[in-house]
Amino acid sequence: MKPSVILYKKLPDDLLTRLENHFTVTQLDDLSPDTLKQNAQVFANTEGILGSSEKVDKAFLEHTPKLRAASTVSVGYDNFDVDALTSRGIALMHTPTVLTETVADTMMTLVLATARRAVEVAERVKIGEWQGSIGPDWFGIDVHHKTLGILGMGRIGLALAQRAHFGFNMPILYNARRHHQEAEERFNARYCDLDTLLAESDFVCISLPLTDETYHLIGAEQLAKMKPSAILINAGRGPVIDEKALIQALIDGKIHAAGLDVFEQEPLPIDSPLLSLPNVVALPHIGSATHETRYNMAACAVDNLIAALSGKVKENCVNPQVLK
Ligand SMILES: NC(=O)C1=CN([C@@H]2O[C@H](COP(=O)(O)OP(=O)(O)OC[C@H]3O[C@@H](n4cnc5c(N)ncnc54)[C@H](OP(=O)(O)O)[C@@H]3O)[C@@H](O)[C@H]2O)C=CC1
Ligand SMILES: O=CC(=O)O
Repeated sequence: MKPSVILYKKLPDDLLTRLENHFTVTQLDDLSPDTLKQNAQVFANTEGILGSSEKVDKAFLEHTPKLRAASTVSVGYDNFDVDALTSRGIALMHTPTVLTETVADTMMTLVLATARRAVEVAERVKIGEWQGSIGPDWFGIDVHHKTLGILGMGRIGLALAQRAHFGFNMPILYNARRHHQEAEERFNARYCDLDTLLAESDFVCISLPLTDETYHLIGAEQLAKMKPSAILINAGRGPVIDEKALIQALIDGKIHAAGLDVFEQEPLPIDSPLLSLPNVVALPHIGSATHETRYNMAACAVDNLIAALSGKVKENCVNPQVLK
């Protein structure tokens, strides 16, 4: 008999077929308490789950006594209680690498859009304000040759450094838990502590995961250390920044602008003060959202679940200790 798995994300037809070749698949909308209640027997029998964004914690795991693998269609896994999964021997699979270049493109989009005010001035054109030669009130600031600080020199940080170094001649500063020789050798990146990075960067770009250590890493104190002309970019996770402090810093002119793909609450509430600030570019968490990359992520997640449930994992396991 094929193992039972729960799918809580829509998949392209060919990938659904691939999954169904290996498993008995139940498609559900989400992992909410209501869904759990209405499908108690399905959760009780499931050996695998595949989807994204939903919270998987101890309370959830109580409903899934046979669960052996969870496969998320994302690289970030802050919505999973990894310790709880590990103590139950459940493998957590994720999709690094396939999305790296696309997310770095998104970060560079935010750098350019905020510096050149692309969204703001395009809106002005649309409402008919372009009536003659433009003056300084339409101008932006240069990106090329400015200093780019990267918080989190992992896969995405490295891909961003490559773009900034080769494409825009930008000196690179970075902070991570350890030194990254590849970044230093290929992109001449300089390791520095957080305070130095904040003080010296023209663009502070966050590609950090959300963890206990990175929660509100950037608050009022850190924003005050940035140059008033500096721009803050976040494509890691919203709660890495204290959003209230960021809003205040933008209102007070403590920093110049912000380009944000992630927020403390998603979707961003329509009454968020961020939406009325002209110096904010707010994207709806589109870091990896291209047709090609989202397909590749879904394919990777399907292959990850097949590998995990057949005992053939080679890569992409967050807690490989459960495989031994
Ligand atoms: N906006 C979007 O759509 C997307 C957002 N993301 C987010 O980007 C994150 C990064 O992805 P990826 O680059 O693949 O991950 P990696 O694991 O490759 O890189 C993470 C980096 O963060 C650093 N880091 C972790 N904790 C700390 C800390 N406490 N202090 C300083 N540095 C720290 C790591 O340091 P070290 O190298 O020293 O270990 C590493 O350099 C994801 O976890 C996810 O949250 C990812 C994809 C899409
Ligand atoms: O935010 C997206 C991810 O893949 O992580």
